[in-house]
Amino acid sequence: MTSQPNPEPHKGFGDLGERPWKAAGLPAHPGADPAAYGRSWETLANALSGFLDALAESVPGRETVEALAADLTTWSDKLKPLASPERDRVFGRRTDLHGRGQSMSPKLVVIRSDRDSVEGTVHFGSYFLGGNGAVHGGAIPLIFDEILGRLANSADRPPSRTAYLHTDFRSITPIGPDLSIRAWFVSEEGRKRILRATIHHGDTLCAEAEGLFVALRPGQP
Ligand SMILES: CCCCCCCCCCCC(=O)SCCNC(=O)CCNC(=O)[C@H](O)C(C)(C)COP(=O)(O)OP(=O)(O)OC[C@H]1O[C@@H](n2cnc3c(N)ncnc32)[C@H](O)[C@@H]1OP(=O)(O)O
Repeated sequence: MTSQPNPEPHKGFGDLGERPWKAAGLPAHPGADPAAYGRSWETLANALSGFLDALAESVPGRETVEALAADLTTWSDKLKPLASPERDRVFGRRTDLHGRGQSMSPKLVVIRSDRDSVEGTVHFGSYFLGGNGAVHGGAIPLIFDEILGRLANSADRPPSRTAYLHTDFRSITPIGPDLSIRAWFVSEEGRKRILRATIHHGDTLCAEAEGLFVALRPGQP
């Protein structure tokens, strides 16, 4: 590490969600307030992920496929009139929940975190299957970007974006079991933050990554 230790207490790996808005002087979006939804958004996100896994695993008959498509269309039609600006949305913004209340990337459960590192578990369901029991090679950088990006922007650091994300696939990453995931800062110099991460299945290294995150200038999207 080349950065100086931060004398402020760590505010938690999940504190990223509100800070960009607060820094811009904007009110926190109401959907990110856990009190607004209680556990109902978590239940919805789990149901959505479970649905995608069940769909990926199943071989339904034609009638079931048609009924499912009709049900999904009904729900899309109900939700479309409720569309809101990005900063008011809830999906992926509940940083108090494992998986941020979204279904795009696999659920990350944080077990321990501090200013410069985070450890947890990740579970890839059948939705993330590439083939022959192995996770899709695009889903692995997805979870690396998630954990590295959140760590890169944690603990009162100004927001940054991924400039590069290099992933090495060391052995297959299995669908199904809970896997260990770890991320840590390598260096922090000026606007440039270099971080690394690993995914292990037991003692087996499945994949590792290095990312460069560049702090955004004021007004940079
Ligand atoms: C809300 C709920 C929670 C949400 C929680 C979500 C968690 C996930 C977060 C994921 C974050 C993302 O995926 S973000 C989405 C994916 N990323 C992007 O879309 C970024 C697109 N690229 C850009 O916007 C830009 O290229 C930037 C911001 C990365 C950099 O542009 P810039 O600001 O003009 O800076 P620039 O001068 O080019 O570079 C600054 C320094 O970095 C170096 N540098 C820049 N790019 C590279 C590179 N690829 N490889 C090597 N070095 C590089 C330069 O040489 C320079 O070094 P020196 O000369 O100073 O030494």
